[in-house]
Amino acid sequence: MRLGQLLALAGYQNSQPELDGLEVERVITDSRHCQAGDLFIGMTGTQVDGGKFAPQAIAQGAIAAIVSHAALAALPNPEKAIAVDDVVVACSKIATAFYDYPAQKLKLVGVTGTNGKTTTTHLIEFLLQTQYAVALFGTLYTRWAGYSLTATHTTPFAVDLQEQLAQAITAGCDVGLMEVSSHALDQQRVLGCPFEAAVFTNLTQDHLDYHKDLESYFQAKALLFGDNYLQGRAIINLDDPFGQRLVKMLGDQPIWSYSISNPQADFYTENLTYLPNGVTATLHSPQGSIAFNSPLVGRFNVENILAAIATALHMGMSLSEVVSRLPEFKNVPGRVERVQVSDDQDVTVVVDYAHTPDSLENLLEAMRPFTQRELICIFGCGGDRDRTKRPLMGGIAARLADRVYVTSDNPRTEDPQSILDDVVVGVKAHIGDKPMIVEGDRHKCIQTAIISAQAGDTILIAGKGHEDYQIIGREKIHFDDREEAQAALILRRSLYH
Ligand SMILES: CC(=O)N[C@H]1[C@@H](OP(=O)(O)OP(=O)(O)OC[C@H]2O[C@@H](n3ccc(=O)[nH]c3=O)[C@H](O)[C@@H]2O)O[C@H](CO)[C@@H](O)[C@@H]1O[C@H](C)C(=O)N[C@@H](C)C(=O)N[C@H](CCC(=O)O)C(=O)O
Ligand SMILES: Nc1ncnc2c1ncn2[C@@H]1O[C@H](COP(=O)(O)OP(=O)(O)OP(=O)(O)O)[C@@H](O)[C@H]1O
Ligand SMILES: N[C@H](CCC[C@H](N)C(=O)O)C(=O)O
Ligand SMILES: [Mg+2]
Repeated sequence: MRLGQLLALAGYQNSQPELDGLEVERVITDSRHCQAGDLFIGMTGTQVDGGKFAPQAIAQGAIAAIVSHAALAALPNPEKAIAVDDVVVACSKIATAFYDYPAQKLKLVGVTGTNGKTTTTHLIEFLLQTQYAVALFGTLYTRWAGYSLTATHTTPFAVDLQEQLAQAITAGCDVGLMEVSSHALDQQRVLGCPFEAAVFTNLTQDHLDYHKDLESYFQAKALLFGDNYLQGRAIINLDDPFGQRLVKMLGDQPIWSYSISNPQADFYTENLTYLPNGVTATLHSPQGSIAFNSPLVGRFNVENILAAIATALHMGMSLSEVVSRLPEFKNVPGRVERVQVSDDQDVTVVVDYAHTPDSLENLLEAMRPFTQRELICIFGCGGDRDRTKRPLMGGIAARLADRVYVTSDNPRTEDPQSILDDVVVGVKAHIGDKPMIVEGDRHKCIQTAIISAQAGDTILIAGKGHEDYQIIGREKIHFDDREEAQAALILRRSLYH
């Protein structure tokens, strides 16, 4: 597409019309990867105004650079640089036009909330698959039938997102199902995406490094339910105080609410029974009442199931069809994933992605009734992320587990010991005379915990779930809790049998 046409479609006037005839081969936001034919967009970031890299991009072959007014003013030679008012918004608008408005050709479903996005989107994907060709965008991957790309972010950046949506259409998909993070909403990554349904799972503390306070975090999440995005139905967790607030904010817009037990919700359960290997309940819904069962464990997964059922019904599926499929959905990688190396294994090992105070609390509570002896918790907190959640998670582990192992979880550029120290403050405040073991080497920590456990113990390894890496400094090394647990279980077997 020619630059002039692209800018006009995106709603911008070209201050350098002599460039209008140039062909745009690609839209790109990182000057370091620029090549001939690229249109470079210098994004204003948290560290730097990317517009300052316009000369580098042009030198590498970019046909032009879209930059902020401030960046333009600072450029020694502004040739081929075009300034716009809000470069982040421009990026989404240009990407949307470049890929020919792909989001408008799909039925889009967005899921937001602090916890449960990945689990809920996987459930929805599974339920919709009998009727639709679904493209899933989330923490684990972008995928559809015959295609899977490991994700770097929960919600792709605007240019990647628009490109992937276009690819999904070419592959024949008719539904786009997306985890929409608060970062993505704040950074306008999903601008140009009209959502047919939007789900709100919950809001609890996380990401305060970025959003500063819970109110701003909520306002970012709430954007998904505003006119810019939601064109259809909001599906909202009525058990969550922020969910209740959102229901009030939306007034008489189409809403389906869900709740574990509140009969005022559109979807709620009765006779809910938690079993070691799943849940059973009666579901009440606008389409009638029906018994259901699922192999997913814990109260929080009942919430995810209710959100997924409501979404599937909104998308035109029947209640009986949805409920008949639920037992087939076994689990999501790295979410309450059991590690079992032999039939006679005498301890239960669970790997989970709980990395927030709320999710760790829910998970420990869900594990307790099915723990024969001690409940052992191994966890840490990520570096370069919300520091205030560290002592909170420490306190929760101390209160709800019988034995706490504090270890490292992606220290990134922080000093690993200082992260451990932050967690330990919270553990110490609540641990009483229960044991606490601090071992920064996650490999050693998992091995020690599994070897020294007693028959009947449940060992919960939280925080990294599906991650197959550990980020230390700026380096990413291979590390997988499931592999570590397996190796330790095999060692345990060889020692004790
Ligand atoms: C807070 C955040 O989202 N930051 C993202 C943002 O970084 P930034 O704003 O600091 O970027 P910057 O370093 O100031 O650079 C500004 C621009 O200049 C460009 N640049 C920079 C250097 C250069 O030589 N040339 C150049 O062109 C960069 O590509 C960038 O577009 O833009 C970068 C690339 O454009 C992202 O890699 C980076 O994601 C960071 C790594 C990140 O970890 N984000 C996480 C927190 C995130 O987005 N998480 C959410 C939610 C997770 C969840 O709970 O599910 C997600 O959606 O994944
Ligand atoms: N509805 C829920 N409410 C609270 N906790 C949940 C819920 N669903 C899952 N969890 C817990 O949170 C962890 C993360 O779940 P999941 O990956 O589905 O959330 P997410 O919102 O996608 O997280 P992320 O923001 O990191 O992408 C799970 O491993 C589980 O312990
Ligand atoms: N989406 C979350 C994932 C956190 C996972 C945890 N293992 C960590 O590194 O803190 C984040 O980037 O904040
Ligand atoms: Mg996720």
